[in-house]
Amino acid sequence: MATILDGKALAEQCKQEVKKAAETLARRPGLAVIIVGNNPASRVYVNSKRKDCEECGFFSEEYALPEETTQGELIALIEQLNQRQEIDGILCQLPLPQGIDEEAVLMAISPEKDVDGFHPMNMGALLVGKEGFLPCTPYGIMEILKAYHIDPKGKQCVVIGRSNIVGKPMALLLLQKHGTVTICHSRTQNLAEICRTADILVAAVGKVNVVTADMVKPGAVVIDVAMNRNQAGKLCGDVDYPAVKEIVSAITPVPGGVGPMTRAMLMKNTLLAAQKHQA
Ligand SMILES: Nc1nc2c(c(=O)[nH]1)N[C@@H](CN(C=O)c1ccc(C(=O)N[C@@H](CCC(=O)O)C(=O)O)cc1)CN2
Repeated sequence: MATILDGKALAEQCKQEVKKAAETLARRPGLAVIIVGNNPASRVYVNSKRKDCEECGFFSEEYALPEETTQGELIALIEQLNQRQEIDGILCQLPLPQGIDEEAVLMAISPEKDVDGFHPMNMGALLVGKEGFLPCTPYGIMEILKAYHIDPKGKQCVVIGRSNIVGKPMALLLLQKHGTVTICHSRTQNLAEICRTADILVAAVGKVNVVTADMVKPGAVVIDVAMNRNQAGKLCGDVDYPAVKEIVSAITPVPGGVGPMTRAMLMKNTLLAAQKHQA
């Protein structure tokens, strides 16, 4: 029977550890969260970030900006937050409304406060194996693997998805742990065949049932990053979970797998930022 990789329980444990460490600091870690527009999912995620900050004993500030906010106004706010001593981390909830250049906005966040790990400085640090903030989703996945003693070393790892915030950093982190990594994407021609080679398969596409049981090697570890709604409106990932869980050794559920760990790693990164700023 497959082990269900319980990201929810692990996230609670991580947050408790973060809270304890935060209590030893002279000043509470501070996180500023910016949301632009009216995306309902983003609103839910931002609310949950505020709750996580409360749980961890952090100070948090929320900036809810209207849909019409210009890129200049948003960057001006970030520049102010970059200067503030009591703000250790700055996060701009994605996606941003059309017309705002996401890259320019992420570049405006000081790399020392980039607790999302999306700034090119932090991405570059990951590429060359230097210290920096890791993007929260791939970071959370690596923590899940570690907690369940799943070692990527020497394993065939397949990542489906090549986004800057999940697929690419995920591949680099698995490589750092000595996995043999293949990245697949929308133009990959023999996806099923490549997936079947995977000892560790990470699906980060954003499409229901992209990974079916015939694409998975028996005994593989399957990590489902996506958050989709099926036809019945139920939250689900990329993986045909009921069928796939019957043949794998371990699998993350959706909900309750990678999502909660993404949140917990944001708290961990904010703690890390505060520790550095107060050193
Ligand atoms: N600036 C950022 N924007 C976005 C990120 C990010 O890491 N930084 N990631 C996603 C959204 N996201 C965090 O922001 C996020 C999404 C979902 C979850 C989560 O815990 N999901 C639950 C289910 C929630 C539900 O019921 O709707 C789960 O999987 O159990 C956490 C974080 C895009 N934007």
